[in-house]
Amino acid sequence: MTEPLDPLMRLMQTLAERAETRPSGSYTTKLMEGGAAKIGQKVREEAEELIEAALETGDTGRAHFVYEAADLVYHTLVLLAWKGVDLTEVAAELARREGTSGLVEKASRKTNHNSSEK
Ligand SMILES: N=c1c2ncn([C@@H]3O[C@H](COP(=O)(O)OP(=O)(O)OP(=O)(O)O)[C@@H](O)[C@H]3O)c2ncn1[C@@H]1O[C@H](COP(=O)(O)O)[C@@H](O)[C@H]1O
Repeated sequence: MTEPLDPLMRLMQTLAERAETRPSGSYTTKLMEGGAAKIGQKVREEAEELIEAALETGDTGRAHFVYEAADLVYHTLVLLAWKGVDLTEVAAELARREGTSGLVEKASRKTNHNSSEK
């Protein structure tokens, strides 16, 4: 049975292989050769394009938004692969946070910060 997240896991596998073997004729290799600065710059650009697309309306706007989201996800995964971090590690971090409101977590950060200052 195929799962909706399978393409994401397959892409992560491909990107981890690219990081390992750096084949020529690969856009991912080109990005990785520029290191965190180059990949990070693309992540920033793609995030901006996604935000712009979010302001568009209608079916075309929605399709463009999905297209830009895929670009951002791809470039973010390239950065993970370059760092040698697997998507499962990110999923584990999200699982750890599951059920804790961001507001509660933020408040606990302040408490921890204050107690570490004493
Ligand atoms: N999912 C993607 C993917 N999404 C976006 N892109 C590329 O990301 C680039 C981003 O778009 P831009 O408009 O910013 O492109 P650009 O201006 O040419 O980019 P720069 O020259 O500025 O870096 C385009 O070249 C897209 O083709 C991707 N390139 C690759 N993949 C996947 O990664 C796999 C491995 O790709 P290669 O490593 O290139 O073989 C592919 O089989 C795909 O599954």
